[in-house]
Amino acid sequence: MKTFEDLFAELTQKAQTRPEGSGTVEELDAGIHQIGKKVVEEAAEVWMAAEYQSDQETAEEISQLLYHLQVMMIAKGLTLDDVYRHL
Ligand SMILES: N=c1c2ncn([C@@H]3O[C@H](COP(=O)(O)OP(=O)(O)OP(=O)(O)O)[C@@H](O)[C@H]3O)c2ncn1[C@@H]1O[C@H](COP(=O)(O)O)[C@@H](O)[C@H]1O
Repeated sequence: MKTFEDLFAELTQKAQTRPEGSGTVEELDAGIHQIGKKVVEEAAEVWMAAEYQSDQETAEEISQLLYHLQVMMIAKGLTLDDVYRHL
């Protein structure tokens, strides 16, 4: 099973190698403003799923929010340690 750290390593590599068809590369190219909109959209979907949908659907929305947060971290050049030191 993929962990938060595994995904971050995978996305970091995608950003460096820029493979064809990568949604991550596309989202990074769209810029901070568009990534921010995805973060907010997914956060709202987490909230709605938690109130009105199943635990499984909520978990899926949370995974998507974590993905978009990682894309934002990479777009800003932030590392896992930059975030972890605030936990
Ligand atoms: N974990 C994710 C992941 N979670 C969410 N998403 C993206 O976030 C979107 C959220 O899905 P929704 O159904 O909420 O969105 P939607 O509104 O229907 O989608 P859009 O029309 O906004 O694209 C999806 O369309 C994906 O583009 C993800 N995209 C990629 N990954 C993983 O990231 C890695 C790299 O992916 P690529 O860069 O695409 O190779 C792979 O391991 C993927 O599994």
